[in-house]
Amino acid sequence: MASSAADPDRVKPSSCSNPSRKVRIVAKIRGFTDQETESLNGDSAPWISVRKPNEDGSAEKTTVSFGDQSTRNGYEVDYCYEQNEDNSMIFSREIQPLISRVFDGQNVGIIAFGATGSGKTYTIQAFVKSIPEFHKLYFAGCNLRRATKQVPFEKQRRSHKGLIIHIICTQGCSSTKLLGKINLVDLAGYEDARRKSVESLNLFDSSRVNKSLYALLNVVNALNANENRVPYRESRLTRMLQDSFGGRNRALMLICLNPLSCQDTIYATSLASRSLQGVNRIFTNATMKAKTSAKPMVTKGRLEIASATSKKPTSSRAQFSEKTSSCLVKGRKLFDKGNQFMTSEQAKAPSNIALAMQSRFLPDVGSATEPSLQESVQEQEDSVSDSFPATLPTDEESSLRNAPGDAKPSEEKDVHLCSENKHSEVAANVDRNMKALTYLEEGDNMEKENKNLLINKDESPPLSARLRDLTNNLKSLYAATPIQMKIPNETDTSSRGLVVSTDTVEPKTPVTQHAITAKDKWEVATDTSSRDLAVYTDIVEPKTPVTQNALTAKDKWEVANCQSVTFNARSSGFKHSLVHDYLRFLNSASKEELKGIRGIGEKRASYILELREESPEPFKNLDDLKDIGLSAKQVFIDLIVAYICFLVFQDI
Ligand SMILES: Nc1ncnc2c1ncn2[C@@H]1O[C@H](COP(=O)(O)OP(=O)(O)OP(=O)(O)O)[C@@H](O)[C@H]1O
Repeated sequence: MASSAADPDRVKPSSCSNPSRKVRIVAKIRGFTDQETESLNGDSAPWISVRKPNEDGSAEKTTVSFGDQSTRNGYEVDYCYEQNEDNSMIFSREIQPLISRVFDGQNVGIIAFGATGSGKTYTIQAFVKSIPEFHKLYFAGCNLRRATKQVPFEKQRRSHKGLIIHIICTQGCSSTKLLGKINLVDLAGYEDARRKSVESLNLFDSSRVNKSLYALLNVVNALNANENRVPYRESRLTRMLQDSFGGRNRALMLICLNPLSCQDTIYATSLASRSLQGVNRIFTNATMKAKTSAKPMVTKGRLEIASATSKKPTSSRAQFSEKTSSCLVKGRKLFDKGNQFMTSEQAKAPSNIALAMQSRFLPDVGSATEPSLQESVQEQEDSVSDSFPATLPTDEESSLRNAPGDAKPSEEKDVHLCSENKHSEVAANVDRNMKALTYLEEGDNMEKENKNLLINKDESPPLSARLRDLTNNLKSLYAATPIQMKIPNETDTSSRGLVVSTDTVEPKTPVTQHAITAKDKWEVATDTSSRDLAVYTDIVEPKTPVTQNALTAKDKWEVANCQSVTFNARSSGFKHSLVHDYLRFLNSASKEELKGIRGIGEKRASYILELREESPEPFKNLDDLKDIGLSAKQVFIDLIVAYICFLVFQDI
């Protein structure tokens, strides 16, 4: 059913494609099955037309077109193997050169992509010499796949299958070993989600699979376009295949074509062909958020499906919330045991993101102790920071994780975690943090990280200095933490003086006290005018818990002010609100206010104002922060820390 415009043997694949291309895209038209041959009964009007470069120069590229499209330009591919070109030809031309790379210590990926029933499995299996061994591995893998719970009928769940072969190669007599890897991937069949949703009511399955396929095609697209940023993080599939792409590694994408009329084959070829040209990205919800300038590759309908599936509570949010909550819990643990007066209402008190941000971003934030706490939480946060994307987490991941039994809706989980873990493991946790930080302080990579941080010359001190401060502050904090203090009885007459101190001390008592004791006592000794201070110091020192009273007025105001804001912010995606507020702040704050943000000094603040003169809203997403030399990841962490600090202070 396929016709060719040129003799395939006359065209070598390498001569008609860019050899430096990281991912080669080759089409393969499947042979007819016995059943198909029977039903065709000699009627072999070609549905697929292939045009290949030829000597007379009438065609420069290999293109594939379908049915009536044969008059149009068709879809460009690196090469197209037709029905008369069997798998052994593909093996010798495409696979063997890749295998020799593996023996040089490179990784390669061989990926079969195409519509359902287009011969992907058949083709991939042909590349494994020992079929019994392949079958053993392959079917063992198939059995491991989780049974579908969500699909209401007995249709087998579509999923990707892969075989990873590690090859260790010793070079001659030397002890050097080269480690290479072959990733053989049989992708789930591409199905147009709109059509299948009507036919099989399996929308969830379709969109889940398609999103990961789009993510893969976006990666191929970025690699072939030599883009600086390759969006590997958009799906679990691309993260797994990451080491087969980029650098010296090469991959082959085999587009399997159904020889009989098949709409999905046309879609699949169209998508793959665009990845070859490295021009247009497929836009899932997540990529749309990250970049707004490029043209979408998918139709409106498909985008709608993607957004429809992402409207339910996603588990990337759940994952995010879980992490945030655990950080939050860690942050709270620093104070929790001293939190004896905290009522259950306070424990459940909603938090105000905007206020948290203000307290973080505006210059007049509080005492010198606050940064130490923020830093401490931030450093704890670093342990999970790798999982926080510079751009926001994706929907594909969400839908994968949202598989039945995988995750609870995020809000539920968030609140649950926060409240459940409030009062546990304080001392052990602080101790662990101190050890971890001390270890970090002595770490080998410190110099390298210092260099990186020194790029941000405006404000940030070297990491080692920050960690040293942090360790010291944590030690102070640990020493001064209310766990070790005697908590006075509220009716105790000795606490009368506390009434005086409550107005001044506010939430940052634990560390401040310690600092005051050391420094201010000296001042008391040397300065005759500081009699009041002496009284103040004596009164405040042992009576930390009264800060709870001191906070009451402030907290009441905050809680009253933020009930609705917080609820909305949380329910509509807490991270989006944080980021949005932060960017709005950058777009509108005065120079002095900007200078209050960590990482922004005089120069950077002036530069931001210049950018604002050129465009009223220069910061639309976190990626735009690169323009002013700020790391999106760092800012994202800062936002979370600000939020945590707000909660911590609120709970004291
Ligand atoms: N070159 C070929 N010649 C003859 N029959 C073929 C050829 N390639 C595939 N087939 C047959 O076509 C059918 C579908 O092939 P296969 O299962 O490999 O498709 P698939 O794309 O992997 O499908 P799915 O997406 O459902 O996994 C099988 O019956 C297979 O035997």
